[in-house]
Amino acid sequence: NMFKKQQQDVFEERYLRFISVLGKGNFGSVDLCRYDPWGDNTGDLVAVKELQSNKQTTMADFQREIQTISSLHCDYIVKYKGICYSAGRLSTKLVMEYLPYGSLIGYMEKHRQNVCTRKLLLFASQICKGMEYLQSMRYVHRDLAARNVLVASDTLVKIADFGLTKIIPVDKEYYRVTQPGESPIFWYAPESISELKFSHKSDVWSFGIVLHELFSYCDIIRNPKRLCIQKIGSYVQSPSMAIHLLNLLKDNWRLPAPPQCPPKVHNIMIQCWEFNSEDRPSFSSLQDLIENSLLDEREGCKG
Ligand SMILES: CCS(=O)(=O)N1CC(CC#N)(n2cc(-c3nc(Nc4ccc(C(=O)OC(C)(C)C)cc4)nc4[nH]ccc34)cn2)C1
Repeated sequence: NMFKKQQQDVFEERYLRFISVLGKGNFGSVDLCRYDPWGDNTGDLVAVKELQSNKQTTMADFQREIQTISSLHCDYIVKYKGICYSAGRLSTKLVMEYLPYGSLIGYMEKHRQNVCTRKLLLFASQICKGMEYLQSMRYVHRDLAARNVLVASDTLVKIADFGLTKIIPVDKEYYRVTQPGESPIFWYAPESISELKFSHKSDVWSFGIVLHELFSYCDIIRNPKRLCIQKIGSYVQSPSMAIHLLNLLKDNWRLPAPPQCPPKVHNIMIQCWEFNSEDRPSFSSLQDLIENSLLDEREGCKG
């Protein structure tokens, strides 16, 4: 409606004051800025994503990413604030809410001591709710991983980074990409590795990997990529790495349960990692499975 349109703010580049770099990726980077029109440091802190390379494809992809995030309104998805047309550079900048606690990985490293099982399950259920909402909008995220989950507070996490997100066509159940690109294959479902097919059920597979990351406290030595490469052998080079991983998955190898992971939670991961996509749970039934595991966790949280 009209009011909603008004929310679509345009930020003037001259008032956007760079503070520091929050994150970097292949084509983009996210900066911490203060939007300070009064020039007295009373303006808001915002997270600003901008393109590094102004290649045609990435520009079109970035416009699609802005279109995607601006259409999402959910407590468990990082909020869109507006755009900034940078006069000098051709490109547009994406302005989002700044989440002070940073990435889930950094948060786990710092606060591991006072994150108990109940809190891990709380974070898991919030990510699941965000994915349920994304599915209701016919979006597939395609890059669900702990590195793309941000922490808003000690009790709230949000899904971020919709750079690879695609809309599933109305007449189909999946989205097929043309070129593999920088594929994070260790978070990919088998059908995504072998046929570049992406669906809500391939996002469910990735959710299972995020569950493994959560219950490994995002520990670098238990990182999915590291565990898979340990299994396959570090001498294997990238293109055939996918084939090796696919054959392992066909032989029913899966990531080992993280240390001290409750059996019920490991069981949820295993269900997300069913080889056939239709055998995997939906995000709504995952919600119930997680709630059910929460009931088992009597022990209170310190943090
Ligand atoms: C894909 C390439 S990418 O370049 O586009 N890119 C990387 C990406 C991965 C994801 N998601 N990313 C998003 C943010 C981000 N960070 C934040 N807050 C913080 C707050 C504190 C800290 C922090 O302490 O960091 C140090 C380095 C440890 C000091 C970091 C981030 N608020 C945000 N709001 C919207 C986005 C966003 C950062 N990296 C998306």
